[in-house]
Parts: sequence; C-alpha cells; structure tokens
Amino acid sequence: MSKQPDRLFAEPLEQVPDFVFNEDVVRVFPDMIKRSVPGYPTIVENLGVLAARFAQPNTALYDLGASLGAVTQSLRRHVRSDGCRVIAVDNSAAMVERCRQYLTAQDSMFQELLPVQVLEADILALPFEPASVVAMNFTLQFIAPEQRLELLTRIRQALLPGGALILSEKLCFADEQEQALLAELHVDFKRANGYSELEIAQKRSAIENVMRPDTLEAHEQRLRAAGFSKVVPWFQCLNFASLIALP
Ligand SMILES: Nc1ncnc2c1ncn2[C@@H]1O[C@H](C[S@+](CC[C@H]([NH3+])C(=O)[O-])CC(=O)[O-])[C@@H](O)[C@H]1O
Ligand SMILES: O=C(O)C(=O)Cc1ccccc1
Repeated sequence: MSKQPDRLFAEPLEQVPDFVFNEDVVRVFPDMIKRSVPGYPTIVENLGVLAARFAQPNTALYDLGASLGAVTQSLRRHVRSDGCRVIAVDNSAAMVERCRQYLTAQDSMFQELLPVQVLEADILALPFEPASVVAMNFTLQFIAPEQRLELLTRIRQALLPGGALILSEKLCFADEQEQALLAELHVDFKRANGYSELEIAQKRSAIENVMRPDTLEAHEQRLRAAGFSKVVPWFQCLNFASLIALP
C-alpha cells in the first residue's frame, strides 16, 4: 500500500482530461487530498467525534463517497455505541479495492472495531437502510446538480430521529470579492504545499467539469427542501466547510 506524492499534473499535458477517480489517483490520493483541501485532517478526525454524539445502538453509519475510507476509519476510532456498523460506499472500483486493504490493516491493528462493509455502488442508486449517521465528506460536489435534492431527500428519509447528516463541501460565494479572495487564498494554500503554477492550473481544468461547488446558502436551502429541520455549520477553512444537518 505505497503512498506516493501527487505529481499527476506536474508535466504539461496537451489536453487535460476530465478528473476521474482511477488507479493513478488512488496511488496519490492521501497526499493529494491533504495538500489540496485546507482543514481536511481536522474535519476527518472531528467527524468521528461528532458522529459519536449522534450514533445510536444497532444502527447503520454511512460513509458516502468513502474513497480510501479515511472517514470510516475515524468513525471506527470514535464511535462506541453497541451494535453499530459502518457502510462505506464508493463507485470507483480502484478506490474500493484499496479502501478494503486499508480497513483490513486497521482491523489488524485495533481490537473491537465496529464491523464495516465496503460497497462498490452508485449512491444515487443505493437503497438506504435506517441510519443514525450519514457522512458525505466532499462527495456531493461530484454529484450532478440536478440529482442532489433527490439524493438528500432519500438520505433524510433514512435518518432516524436524533441522527445527523454531516456534509463537507468546497464552497463558492455569491459575493465576487469574497469568492476571489477565498479562491486566491486556496491557491496560496496549494503553493505553500508545494504545488507548482502548472499543477494548480492543470488540476483546475481537470476538475472544472466534474466538481461543481454550491454556495452555503444553496446548501442550506436544499437541505431544508429535502426535509432537514436545522443546518449547523461547524467548520470552515477558506472555501471548504462542513455542516451538520438535523432531521
Ligand atoms: N455517484 C457516486 N457514488 C458513489 N461514490 C461516488 C459517486 N460520485 C463520486 N463518488 C466518489 O466520491 C469520492 C469523492 S472524494 C471523497 C473523500 C473521502 N470522503 C475522504 O474523506 O477521504 C472527494 C475529493 O476527491 O475531493 C470519490 O472517491 C468518488 O469515487
Ligand atoms: O484540488 C482542488 O482544487 C479541490 O478543490 C479539491 C479536490 C481534492 C481532491 C480531488 C479533487 C478535488
């Protein structure tokens, strides 16, 4: 399970292809996400702490768009409720294969971890079991905008009273000046983490057609339309934020 530095966009590409979660991305993903998403380690660790408050005995905890299972591992480190199990879902075969290897490694290092099931599936086509916690850590932004409300509505219907959806996303901003400042500060963050101007520019064109951020206000409105009664932002670092949505 070698972890390599992300150099995917280091050399000039004649045409930058759309970003896909393939084997090349899997090999560098832990490095890529840490160097690209300000606050990512803090969000992942605290997601487990937050989840422990909402988790209820004998229920499912979902990690939707689990990638390599960083959130699943955090849930398993922090949630102590009896009879809970984690269902990690991702539609990238390459991610799922490596995620299973990481979770097997976690199992061999710790005792009495929550049982976990890793599903290779499209979350848009997945029937949800009753759940006390649903985590979507930077996944909704990759779902086609016109499908987001229906997905959130199905998640809301699966959530048990007292449970929560924890939703982390890259944000955009209606105010031009705020948008420009936070986008520039995000580029500064990437530079400070060793990405070149070329890497930053090529990555930007790779993700522009596949990752579509919303404003905080759009998230709040849509979560309410999906049936959530309360939306509580608990973290923001530059243009990346995480929200707790209560049923
Ligand atoms: N329709 C879909 N169904 C299932 N999975 C999907 C779908 N669309 C995209 N994905 C998956 O969602 C994940 C998004 S990454 C999540 C990081 C992780 N949560 C982390 O906390 O480390 C975010 C990022 O790379 O910025 C990828 O693994 C996709 O394959
Ligand atoms: O790199 C970026 O600019 C991002 O916004 C986040 C990201 C992180 C990992 C994969 C795709 C997008």
